[in-house]
Parts: sequence; structure tokens; C-alpha cells
Amino acid sequence: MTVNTPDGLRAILDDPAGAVIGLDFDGTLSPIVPDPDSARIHPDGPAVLARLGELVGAVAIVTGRPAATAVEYGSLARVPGLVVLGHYGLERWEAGRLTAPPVHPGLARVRAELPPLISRFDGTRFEDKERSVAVHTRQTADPQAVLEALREPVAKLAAEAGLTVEPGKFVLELRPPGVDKGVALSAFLEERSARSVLFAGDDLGDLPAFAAVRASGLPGVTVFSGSAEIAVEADIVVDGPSGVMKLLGSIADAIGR
Ligand SMILES: O=P(O)(O)OC[C@H]1O[C@H](O[C@H]2O[C@H](CO)[C@@H](O)[C@H](O)[C@H]2O)[C@H](O)[C@@H](O)[C@@H]1O
Repeated sequence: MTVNTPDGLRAILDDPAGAVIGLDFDGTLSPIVPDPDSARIHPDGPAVLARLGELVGAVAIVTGRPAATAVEYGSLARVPGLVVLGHYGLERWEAGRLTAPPVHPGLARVRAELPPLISRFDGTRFEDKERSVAVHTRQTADPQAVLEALREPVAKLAAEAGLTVEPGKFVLELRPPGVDKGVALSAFLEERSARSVLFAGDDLGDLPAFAAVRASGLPGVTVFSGSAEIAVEADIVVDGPSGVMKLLGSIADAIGR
């Protein structure tokens, strides 16, 4: 683990009741796997998050997944006070209740037109998440080349349907515009009158949340869940979800003392 800026962490440990711990799901809490439906939280996750939920102001999962999927794949239903902001903040799950806006009308079109567009590349995967869709290339023979080949036609279709493209690890998501993880995290910090913040993520879609930590004016710490797939600047870099678990566990231990 590389620690560059421990000040934000110090604020969390000194005043845990004022701390918001924001966490991405895939690649941060859940190891990356080839099949998106097979992703599950790291085995230590439910217990570590349950401990943290008792100790800090709030634990929030901010994810591109539908909120209910993150709760299910994360076995998170019993984490005290947990809030899950799904679809980059479009949806909110809290205490077993889901709130979400109507489905964007452009999704019907991409649901019809995207599968035939991607089917010329063997191994591409269409993920229908109801309020967004995603095209995965991880299981193709050349994931990066297929991603590049699809970038332009997918962007054109998304624009015509009034959707935005969210690129990630061998994935292009088409989702409603107007919200991102930074917007979602900033609003949550305001709502909770946070006095400090940590956000951990692993992918391009997490960068707005890292920027929100920096823009918040609060003592804050960004944590990058590192992998060979992308490199991102953050205050703390850990080794994937197992490193995230160790860090969160050590924060819980330090607060508990
Ligand atoms: O915001 P996140 O919680 O990180 O979700 C982002 C997307 O993650 C998922 O895809 C990624 O994880 C898969 C399972 O490990 C992996 O197969 C894929 O290559 C990754 O891109 C998920 O399937 C998407 O719907 C999420 O939006």
C-alpha cells in the first residue's frame, strides 16, 4: 500500500461520526471477473462494511450497477445505515427501499439496435440493466481492439437516443445524462453534513468522485483499487479489492481502538 496523503485519513479517525466512506463496487469491493453476472463482493466485504457502518457517519456504495444488484452481489442488506447510489446516482437504495426515476425513453431504441450492432464481434456481451445498458468486450479475442472498433458507432447511437456513453474496463455503458459519481457523492456529502470523506474506486467512472472529494473542501482521501488494467492518481493506492478490504479493516480497527 502506498500512502501519500494521510491527512484525510487522520480526520476520519479523529472524528468518525462526521466521516462519509464512499465505495465503488466492481473492481473495488468485488474482484473483476469475466462474466458480469458472476461478480460477487470480496469474502471479507460484508463483515468489514458492517463494522464500518457502526463506526462512521455513513457508508455509501456509488456504482454503475443497479442499486439492487450491488446489494445482492455484495450481500449488503444488513450493513447498518448503508446507502447505495446505483446507476451513477440515478437510483437510491436505503433500508430496503429503492427510489428511482422513470426509465429514459432512449433505452428502448438502444435495446433494439445495440445487440445487432455488436454481434459481428464474437464474444461481445450485452448487459441490460433496465435504466442503462452496457456492451462488454472482455470476453472477445482482442478486448481492446473490439472496444476501439465499437467506440464510434456506440457513441453515435447513444447521441441519437439522448444517452451518454460511460467508458470503463472493457465496457461501454449507455446511460441517461445529467448525473455521475461526482454529482452523486457531492450531494450525499451535503445531505449528511459530512466533515470528512474517503472515496475508493478503480475505473474511469470513479474519477468524478475523486474530483468531488478534492472539490468538497473537506479533509478527504482518494483510494485507487489498483490493477494492471488502468493507472489512476490517488492519495492511496492499494492492491485491488483485497487491498481495499485491508485498508477498510485497518480503518475500522483504528477507530475501534
Ligand atoms: O461502478 P462500478 O460498480 O465499478 O460498476 C461499473 C461496471 O462494472 C461491471 O463491469 C465491470 O466488472 C465486470 C465484473 O467484474 C467485468 O466483467 C467488466 O469487464 C467490468 O467492466 C458491470 O458489469 C457494469 O454494469 C458496471 O456498470
